[in-house]
This record gives sequence, C-alpha cells and structure tokens, in this order.
Amino acid sequence: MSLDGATGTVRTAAVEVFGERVDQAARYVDLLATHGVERGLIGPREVERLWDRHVLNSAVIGEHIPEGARVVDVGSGAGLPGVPLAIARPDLAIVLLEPMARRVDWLAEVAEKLELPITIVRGRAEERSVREQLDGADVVTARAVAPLARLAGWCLPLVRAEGRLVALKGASAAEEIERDRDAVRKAGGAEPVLAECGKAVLEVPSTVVLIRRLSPKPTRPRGRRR
Ligand SMILES: C[S@@+](CC[C@H](N)C(=O)[O-])C[C@H]1O[C@@H](n2cnc3c(N)ncnc32)[C@H](O)[C@@H]1O
Repeated sequence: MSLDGATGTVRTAAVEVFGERVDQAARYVDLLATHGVERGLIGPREVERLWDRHVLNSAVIGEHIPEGARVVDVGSGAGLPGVPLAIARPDLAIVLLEPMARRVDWLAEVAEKLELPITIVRGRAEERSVREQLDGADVVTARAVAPLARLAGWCLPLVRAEGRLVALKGASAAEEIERDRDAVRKAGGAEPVLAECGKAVLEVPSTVVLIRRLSPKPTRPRGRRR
C-alpha cells in the first residue's frame, strides 16, 4: 500500500501535503498496513484507505496550527493525527500522549524507524502528573478519543490561554457542538468553531472543531469595594 498502489488523486495530494518527506509518509503507511494490522492497531479493512481517510486526512489539520507551535496529540493510538502531522510539519514540537502500553511501544518504534523527533508520553490527559508535565501547549489535537464535552474537559487544561484545541471529527461535529457548547464553556473554552481543512487536495476534506482556550478572568482585589 505504498504510494505505488495509490490512485492519481491520492498521489498528487500526498506530494502536495508531505512535499519532500512523502517517502517518510509512505513508510508510515506501510508500517500501518503490515505491523499495525498484525498488532491490532488498525483494522484490516482500513488498509485500502490508509492514505486518504487516515494519513492525509490527519496531516491537513496542520492548516489550523501556527508555525513552530508546541503540540500535544491526545490519545494518539496508532499515531493519528500526530505522526502524519510530524512528517508534514517538521517545524512543530510534537508530543504524543497515549495511556496504553502496547500503543506506546508501537509509537516509540514508529518514531525510531521514521527518525521522527517526537516525544512520547504514557498517560491520560486528565491525570495530574500529565497536566503538570504537558500544560502550556499552543495546540492540543485529538481524533476519535471522546465526545466534545469530555474532550474539552480533558484537553483544555493542557492548552495555554489563547491556544486551541483542534479536534478531528466526523459527520456528527455540528450536532456535538450544539449539544456540548455549555460544557465546553465550563471547561474554559470559547464558542466551538466548525471548519474544514484539506479542501484544495482531498476529495473529502477533514472536519475539525476548533476551540480557543479563554484567558482567565482577572480577579478583583478583595476588600476594596466602597
Ligand atoms: C479510538 S482510539 C483513536 C486513536 C487515534 N487517535 C486514531 O484516530 O486512530 C482512542 C485512543 O485514545 C486513547 N485514550 C482514551 N482515553 C484517553 C485519555 N483520557 N487520555 C489520553 N488518551 C486516551 C486510547 O488509549 C486510544 O488509543
């Protein structure tokens, strides 16, 4: 399933998105299609659509990530979206956060084989030790980890004030925003914004929900009221 077997559209998109690092992306696709499937990290039926539905779809969220940002990818699993993002955007400092030992081992192997300068941390986003270690990120990314309300509660504490959560979502994104906007606000987020990315290169663009972390309100000095 390297780029040789891909359609012309996918090949053009891959070159556009990954540029001179397209071979590195192809090596990641091959790893997912072989060891990733053997180790149960990706379903066998996904192999046919690794490029468009997983790898390219993940990498294009970089459109919403500023140059040189410090990024934490929560719940990376097989490495999505963090690994394609790291390949497409070497300017980013990326941490992959994942609680399951088996998946952490896989991520470490991928990073080594692809020679990617990413950091892998084992833990859950809501754990105190993880918050202490990783807070202040410019951007937190997540795909298929939790509904928006829970995701905001887990991820926004890791984001610096005025930084953002970029959540890759499917067709349910608009409904999730309607349902969860109050919970997002309580978790310290601004109004969630629905956006598409990869429109110029993908047949089906990726849908993301963007949530800015609000700055804390200044506290009034006590005892000064007249
Ligand atoms: C359905 S998988 C999605 C993996 C990957 N993001 C993807 O799109 O293929 C959800 C992942 O989130 C991780 N996860 C679940 N709860 C988490 C938490 N509280 N903090 C960090 N990761 C979590 C799981 O271990 C799992 O790897």
